[in-house]
Amino acid sequence: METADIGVTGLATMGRNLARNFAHHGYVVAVHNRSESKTKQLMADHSDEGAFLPASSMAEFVTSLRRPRRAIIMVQAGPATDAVIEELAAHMEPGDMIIDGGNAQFTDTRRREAALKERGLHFVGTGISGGEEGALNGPSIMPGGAAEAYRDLGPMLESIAAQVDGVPCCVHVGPDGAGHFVKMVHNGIEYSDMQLIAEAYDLLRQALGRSPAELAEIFREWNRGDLESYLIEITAEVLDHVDASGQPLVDVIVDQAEQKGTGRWTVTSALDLGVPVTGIAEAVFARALSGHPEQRDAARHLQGPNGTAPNYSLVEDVRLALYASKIIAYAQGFDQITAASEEYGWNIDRGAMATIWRGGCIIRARFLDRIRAAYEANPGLPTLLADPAFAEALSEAQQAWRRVVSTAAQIGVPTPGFSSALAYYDGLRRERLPAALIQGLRDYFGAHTYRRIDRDGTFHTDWSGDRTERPA
Ligand SMILES: NC(=O)C1=CN([C@@H]2O[C@H](COP(=O)(O)OP(=O)(O)OC[C@H]3O[C@@H](n4cnc5c(N)ncnc54)[C@H](OP(=O)(O)O)[C@@H]3O)[C@@H](O)[C@H]2O)C=CC1
Ligand SMILES: O=C(CO)[C@H](O)[C@H](O)COP(=O)(O)O
Repeated sequence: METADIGVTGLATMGRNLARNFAHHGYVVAVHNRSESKTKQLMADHSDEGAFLPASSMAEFVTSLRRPRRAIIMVQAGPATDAVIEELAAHMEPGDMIIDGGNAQFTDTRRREAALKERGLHFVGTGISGGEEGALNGPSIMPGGAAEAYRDLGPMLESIAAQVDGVPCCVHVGPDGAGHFVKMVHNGIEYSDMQLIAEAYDLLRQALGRSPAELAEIFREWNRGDLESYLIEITAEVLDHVDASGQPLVDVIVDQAEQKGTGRWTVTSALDLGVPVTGIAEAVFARALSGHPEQRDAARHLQGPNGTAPNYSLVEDVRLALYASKIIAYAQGFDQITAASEEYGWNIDRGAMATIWRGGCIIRARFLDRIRAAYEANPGLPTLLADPAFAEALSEAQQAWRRVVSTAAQIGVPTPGFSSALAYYDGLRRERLPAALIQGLRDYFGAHTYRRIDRDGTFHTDWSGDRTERPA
């Protein structure tokens, strides 16, 4: 019996809802999970929503797929994904396709695709974002893999993806690991976005003594302007929520941010590529700092201000600082995509990435339309900061941004996201950087050489001898 159009194995939060989404769009969907209880639960709760073919074993699952077979894996990244790929591949035939929709490391995806290609199987590493609600009603989908595989699979994915202005939030990102790479950077930006929001909340709460409910109203107001986005919208929801104890939920949640790894992977890859993703790095490290209660206990008594800053314009200043820092975070993320695209030969269309992030995903925002327009106007844009609209926005925000960073420092509220974004902005726009001195020091202690502004070539100064310069 080969009747299912597509199959989903791994029926936890994402897989279950993705399978339902396919079924809602008229596809016959084979469903399977390692522990059969999840398959049974899906059938008990949702079998009336469309055509599902439940399978109790991997062999039965694969057999129920029509050829060429298309099976989506939605399980934990790492060894779990390898185990499921191996089990699936054992039952598949040349020409069949395995789609990994989890948050895999792009290097794993490259390895897996190469290995499966040798067995005649297509492997499509696909980023999927949107959480539970997105998976069900329309996620943002970032498929990598061969263009040939996308020709077959693309129409199905595009039909279940979020749609913005009639355009599906799904496009072929590029070959091999490109899809998972872009999803990784998406998550890195997600970390950065959330860190900036958290800093805005923390600063306004400390400086102005506003309650979570009052701050929720501020975020709601911000969501009507340039900052309009899913994360700002849900920030208002979370801040407004009073739990059963009668306290704002945000006050009873343990203040230690956890992480599954995609933010860390983004930073590690950025280090390898030499791209300064300072906003994402600060966000990852801020989570790490929060997760060391023993150090925080030991440091709690250290001297420093814990003051307020009654200031009528601070709310607007923070809004502008948040927007400016957000531009920096996205600019850095897109720089990383550019660098990887060049390094791995992926030929990623950055405007298309901004387009598919406009809906369905966690970082969806009004702002992404501006990024799409920036790359449309200038496909070779060296940095988003150079786009005239963003340059103007940064210029308008910068005085407020500087006041926010200095106010935060004066009253003792950590704002690594705002501060590092401002430092990046100032670093890029600086006529001369002190990197010249660093080069001089490197040459002094290690004869590492330097280049000159007035002559071609590399040079070394004989620091321990007569201090003359010679070509290196
Ligand atoms: N949750 C989210 O918001 C998002 C998640 N993702 C990614 O999507 C994927 C699925 O996420 P989510 O739905 O949250 O589920 P989880 O990441 O919690 O994974 C649970 C699923 O993995 C299966 N599994 C774990 N180990 C194995 C194994 N060794 N062999 C077979 N199956 C195994 C489980 O099966 P069993 O029931 O038998 O234990 C279960 O179906 C992950 O890669 C995640 O990073 C992507 C976007 C958003
Ligand atoms: O992929 C996602 C959204 O796009 C997940 O929500 C993300 O993995 C959450 O990451 P973390 O647990 O590290 O905060």
